Amino acid sequence: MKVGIIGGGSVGLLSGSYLANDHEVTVYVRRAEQKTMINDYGLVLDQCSESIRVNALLVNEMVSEDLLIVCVKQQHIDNILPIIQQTNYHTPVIFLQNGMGHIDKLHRTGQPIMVGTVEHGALRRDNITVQHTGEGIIRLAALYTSDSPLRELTSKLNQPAFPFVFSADWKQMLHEKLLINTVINPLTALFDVANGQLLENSYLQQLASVLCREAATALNMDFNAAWDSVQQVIRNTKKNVSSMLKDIREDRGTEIDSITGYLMQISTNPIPNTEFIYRSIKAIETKKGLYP
Ligand SMILES: NC(=O)C1=CN([C@@H]2O[C@H](COP(=O)(O)OP(=O)(O)OC[C@H]3O[C@@H](n4cnc5c(N)ncnc54)[C@H](OP(=O)(O)O)[C@@H]3O)[C@@H](O)[C@H]2O)C=CC1
Ligand SMILES: CC(C)(CO)C(=O)C(=O)O
Repeated sequence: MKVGIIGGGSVGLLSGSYLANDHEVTVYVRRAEQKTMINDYGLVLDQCSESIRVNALLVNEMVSEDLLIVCVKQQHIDNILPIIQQTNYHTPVIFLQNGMGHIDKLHRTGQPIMVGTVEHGALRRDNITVQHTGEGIIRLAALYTSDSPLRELTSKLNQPAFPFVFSADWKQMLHEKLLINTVINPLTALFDVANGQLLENSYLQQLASVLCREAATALNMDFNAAWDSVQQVIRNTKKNVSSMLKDIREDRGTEIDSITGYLMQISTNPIPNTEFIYRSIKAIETKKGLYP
């Protein structure tokens, strides 16, 4: 398949590196410098000695693709949607963002849409190099559309070294990931720690457990099962710098509104610790001058 990946960041470069094994990959970027480097040198996946040949184009140079995979952050989705709307009406589009902020916007696109959750850890080192910091899977589910062609698409993407799995229920899939992100992302960002510290430091573990309980209540999930899965992800990604901590370290806005903010919107019970954490991240963003 001709696969277009929009966004040459951590998840975009990681996905491009693996999908290039079986598909003709083009990475759509917004900086001419990154386009030139990818076309000249290919992608470098930390554990491989040879570079991986893929094409790169600027996002406004989009050509016809069999599939588009959107790997920008929540805060950049609004810039990408008009570009997608101009592409072939039949081209399926996969959105891989954490959080739920994008969901209500996606009905505006006419194409068949899938949403996905990334359970890998990925860290872009430079314009062409990405480190696979935690091995996981990508789950995909169809949104507002019939399942079967997209189920087949998922199996075309699947490969042993980089698995894709189809989920029947997009909301449950996103909510399960949301719960994990409401616990891990803001705490690691506030305390400037790698994911593993949330179990190694007993005070952080208590905070994580309290946030997990509030999120499980808000999302109608069983606390024990939720806490087990949060701990499992922390162990699997213990050396990972969460995407929210990366944003804070690099003085960029975070995805807090689409993650914790969304949970506060839908919760019918008070979730005071979650609200405290939300305001704490907003306070850091404000201190850094990220709002006008
Ligand atoms: N990294 C991880 O381990 C994980 C990430 N995720 C989720 O995946 C999503 C992507 O995260 P991640 O890859 O880490 O983010 P990054 O910040 O590493 O990458 C985002 C990329 O989007 C590019 N971009 C932004 N706007 C545009 C635009 N208009 N046109 C083209 N490209 C654009 C940025 O370009 P530029 O380089 O020029 O800034 C950047 O390369 C997020 O929702 C995140 O929460 C989920 C699980 C794990
Ligand atoms: C699973 C986790 C927490 C891995 O770091 C993630 O999704 C992120 O960093 O955004």
